[in-house]
Amino acid sequence: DSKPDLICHSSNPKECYPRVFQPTDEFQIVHDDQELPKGLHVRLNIWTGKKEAKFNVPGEGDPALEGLPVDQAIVVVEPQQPDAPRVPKGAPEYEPVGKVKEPSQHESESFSSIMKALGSGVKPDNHVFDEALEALEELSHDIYYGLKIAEDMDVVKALFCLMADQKAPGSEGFTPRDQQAASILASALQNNPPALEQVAKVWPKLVDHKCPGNDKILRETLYSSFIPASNVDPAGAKLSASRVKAKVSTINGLIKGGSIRSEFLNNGGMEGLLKILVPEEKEWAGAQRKVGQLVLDNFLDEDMGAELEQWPKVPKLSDERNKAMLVFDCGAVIAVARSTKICLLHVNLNAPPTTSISTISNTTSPTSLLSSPAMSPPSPPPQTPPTLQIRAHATKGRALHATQRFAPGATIHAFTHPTLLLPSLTHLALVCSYCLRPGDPRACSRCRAAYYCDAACQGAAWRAVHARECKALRQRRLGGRPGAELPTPVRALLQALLVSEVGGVLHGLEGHARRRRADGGAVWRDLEMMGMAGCAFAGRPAGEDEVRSAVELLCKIQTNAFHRYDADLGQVGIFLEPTLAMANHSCVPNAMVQFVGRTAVLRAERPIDAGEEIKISYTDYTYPLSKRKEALSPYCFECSCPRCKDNLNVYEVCAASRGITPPGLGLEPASPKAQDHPAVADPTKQALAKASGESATRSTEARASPESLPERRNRLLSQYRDRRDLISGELWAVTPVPQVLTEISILYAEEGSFPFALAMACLVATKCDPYRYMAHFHPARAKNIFMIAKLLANTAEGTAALSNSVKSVASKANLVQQAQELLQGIDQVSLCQMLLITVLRSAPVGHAAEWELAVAAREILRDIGQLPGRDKELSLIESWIQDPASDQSKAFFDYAVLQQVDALASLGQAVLKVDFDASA
Ligand SMILES: C[S@@+](CC[C@H](N)C(=O)[O-])C[C@H]1O[C@@H](n2cnc3c(N)ncnc32)[C@H](O)[C@@H]1O
Repeated sequence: DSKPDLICHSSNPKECYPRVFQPTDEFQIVHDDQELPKGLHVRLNIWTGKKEAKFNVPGEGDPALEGLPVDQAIVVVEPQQPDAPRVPKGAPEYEPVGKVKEPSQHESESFSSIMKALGSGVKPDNHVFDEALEALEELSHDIYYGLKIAEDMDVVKALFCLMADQKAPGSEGFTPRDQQAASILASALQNNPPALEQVAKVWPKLVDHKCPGNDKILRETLYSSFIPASNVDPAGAKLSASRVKAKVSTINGLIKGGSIRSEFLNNGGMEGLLKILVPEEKEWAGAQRKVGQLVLDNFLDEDMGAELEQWPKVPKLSDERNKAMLVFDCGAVIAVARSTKICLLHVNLNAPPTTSISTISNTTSPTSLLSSPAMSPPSPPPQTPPTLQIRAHATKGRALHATQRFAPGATIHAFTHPTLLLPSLTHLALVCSYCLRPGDPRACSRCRAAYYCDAACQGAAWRAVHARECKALRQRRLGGRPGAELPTPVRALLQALLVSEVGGVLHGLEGHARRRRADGGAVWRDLEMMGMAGCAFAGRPAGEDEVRSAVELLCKIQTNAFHRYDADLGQVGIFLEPTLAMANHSCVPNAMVQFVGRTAVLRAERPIDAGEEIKISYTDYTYPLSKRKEALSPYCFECSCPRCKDNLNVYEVCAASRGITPPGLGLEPASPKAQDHPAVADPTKQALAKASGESATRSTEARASPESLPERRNRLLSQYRDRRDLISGELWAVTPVPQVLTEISILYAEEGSFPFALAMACLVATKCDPYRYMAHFHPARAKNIFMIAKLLANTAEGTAALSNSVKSVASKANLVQQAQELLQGIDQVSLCQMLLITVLRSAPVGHAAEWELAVAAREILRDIGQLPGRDKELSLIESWIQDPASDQSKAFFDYAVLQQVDALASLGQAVLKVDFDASA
């Protein structure tokens, strides 16, 4: 091996490290370019963001986990797997709709002989014909053969005649011929628009045609062939129900064509179909479920392409009357909860013989016919908490409203029972699959696709979902890859397919499937691939119907799940809860969602009045307009909030808002107030904030990774240079300046220049954050304040150490002196203590004990509390804690915190000038 044994990125030999990581019993940092031997215990340190490793000690386990399928084996963090869908094994190669693939020669020959036999009109009463039909059924799934079948009028005629003939002979052991013909036609027509077009062209002639040996026209025989015969024994009922079920599938495909649908509706097709709902024997449940799905897809659910008011011819159900009962003259009753897109079919033979519509309060013991593991009935909607109400909205579907006033920061409701909560693929081995807390979780030894922090989490997860999921994840593979590598949306889909309660809740949510399908493209293709993968893992057939249902579920998951973002770890997982999912979006939200363990806390971000709509932001609202639009595009709406309507910059939004931070609590700047800020008052700066924010944000996105420190410094230098117009215009809060400054602060910390890192963090906390996030308790602000406190805790041991580390930076003599004097004049311990108390005050009420930032803050506070000789300071701090609004407290906070942080922020500006302006 010719590679050197040491890696050195600078001329300082102390900064070199071995090429191959040298493990010990203690965790040590693993550098990005180091080679990591296999078999070590690897973890991500959430505070430093660095990978660390040590020897794996197999016996080092938690006794509480003994006997459980958890092991403590080596967890090697592999480079991030792309979250891209993969084609399941055995799934057909994807062909864009309309593109027809040529078959092989062998297939082609056998196909033409079957077609010839069918087209000749001879239907011999022997098994050769049944075998031929069976072979055709297999080929008809292919888009190529589907079209070929549809193009041959004689074959189409023969198949429809067979389908309509309830007495069609058939050989023993074969599927009845009417059922087989129906299956062939269903496969040929479904999702094959050119084939459907061909059949639509000949349809009027076809239905008026008389089949051989029958004196009735096809229309009559076909539309009566669904009607279940009475007085059949259970075995007979089972057989006839399967035959009818296949025919419903054919009709479902056929009536997607507008002219065929009209003909079907005008000539009694629906009446025949509804009679399928009459039999009460359980054998009919499958066929009845298909009718329900057909009604929903074709006539009631706009998302599935339905045109309302075609059938039944009743006015569009208004939102107030979104629960309605459709009563048909066959005596069937379909209770439709449109708002939740749920269709319960309920057969009521005593209902009045009319087609009418009425609002339902409650159907008496409805028989839910949509229940199967795949299509489970919705579990009763969770009780809407008393502080919230779900109302219909004129343009947004449903909306969440407050039933009482809420002050900024107040908890509106804590959602403790998510329907879905799972880690993202990239964080699978880094967080607990049940509570999503970071740490050192252990793998489920059966599937190795779930990780838990302890036995309690593992047990709870097992009961909730993992018992059903574990087997599927263990047994199946996708393109040779195990369940542990399933992309996050597929994993969520799998839970929805395997756990009926999850599927049931999802059915009631918005998914924009129709719109997404119409938009098509790579996004839709990905969804279809993921749908297929979900079906494959759930052990379901990946037929058209199943994949379509799966894709609908995926759409609902994507529209309603929250990405659980952790400031240290990034996108740790997803969270879905149906009431919380009713919250609509605004880029000037009045509420926000904060995650603590398995709980999502909905908090007021601004004052909320009783009755007011609760709006949260689905994206980072401080981003420029084009980025927000891009992030919101999957939700299929145009945001019309004031920030979007007038393309306001962060300062303008701030200036137009009521102040919400009482004095003595946040690091709000004394001046300029937002109203007087140049980005509000000066049209040139206003325009600069918009234009430069847009272009600069785009240029920040391209990043080479992994980077060494010198590479990172160079990148940041160039990014800083690119947005000097914003910085020299004092537009500190305009994205991406805050992001670049935060990165510079981290760079200094990693270079060992803690005072400069501290100065940068103070610059962000005072010049950026208060204008970006008006609420002083916003988690992004709390996180940055915590960073300042942490840096102070690192440096507060003695100013001598500080000045040494400043000196070690470079030859910035004046700056070093300035930093030294400044830091010596600051009571760093009190400043650190007060900032940590500010962090604790930002915690969501009732959840401070578990909120990670509060836990970490309390730990440092405990250490500070043990420092001797601070009686005077402690008594002042105590008074400030008790009554932050008193004049004495305000003055103390102003002096001990605001002035010191401001001075450090000014040092930050000076550091930038010397270190970045000069080199830039
Ligand atoms: C998470 S759901 C919110 C609940 C939804 N309104 C419903 O009735 O199911 C997200 C969907 O709500 C709608 N929505 C949310 N915010 C909106 C807004 N500001 N304007 C219009 N539609 C909005 C969009 O259809 C979006 O895809």
